Amino acid sequence: MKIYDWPTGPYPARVRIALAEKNLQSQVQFVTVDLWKGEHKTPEFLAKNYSGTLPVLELDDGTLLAECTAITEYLDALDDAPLLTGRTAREKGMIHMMSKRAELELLDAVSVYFHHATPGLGPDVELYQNPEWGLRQRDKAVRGMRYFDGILRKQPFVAGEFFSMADITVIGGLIFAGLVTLPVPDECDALQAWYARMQERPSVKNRVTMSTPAP
Ligand SMILES: N[C@@H](CCC(=O)N[C@@H](CS(=O)(=O)O)C(=O)NCC(=O)O)C(=O)O
Repeated sequence: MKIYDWPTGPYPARVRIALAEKNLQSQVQFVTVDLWKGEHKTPEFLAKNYSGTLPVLELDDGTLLAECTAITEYLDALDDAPLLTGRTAREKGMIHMMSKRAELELLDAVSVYFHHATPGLGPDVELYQNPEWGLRQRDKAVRGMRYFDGILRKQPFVAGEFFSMADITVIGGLIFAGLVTLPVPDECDALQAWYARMQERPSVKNRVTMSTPAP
């Protein structure tokens, strides 16, 4: 398998964490696509992913899977021992809901802030920016942090009693927040404690780099 990737990207981090949790890293060849040069918006890459985003998983038969959630669900299903996306119908539904909520209320909101209310990937890539919209999304992301803090006051993991894809998505959101210097509010001590605990996982350790410039 190949993964078209940006090594320090928050969304690619989601798939890298999933690969490590499933112990599949050795089966993947990473192909770097340079976001800063706009390589993800070239016709060649758009032919791989209409949305022009990373990561994209390319199977040995040429099948192309984009979208972190889809890629994670595929990887988790490879060995019929789901670890990240749920074993029962209820677990699957809950994990997918909380992962999607983490995208909508946190990760994607931080991404929009980065692309619209900061220089983002630079003027050659950010062809349209709406700073007001970006700032609104920044505020939405902070509300999302407070929401997940409330969830993690009541349960050890984002979707319940065990680690899942939903935790990985929140981790992605906090990685992106760190890269754009959007701090977790001090009063969100449950979210901060959970994040510290997540960073002890071998799959997450060393991924949370505060110094790396935004993707
Ligand atoms: N919904 C997509 C979003 C992926 C995404 O936005 N990826 C970023 C990569 S990174 O910023 O996390 O490194 C990207 O391609 N950004 C480039 C762009 O939006 O122009 C997914 O879940 O895979």
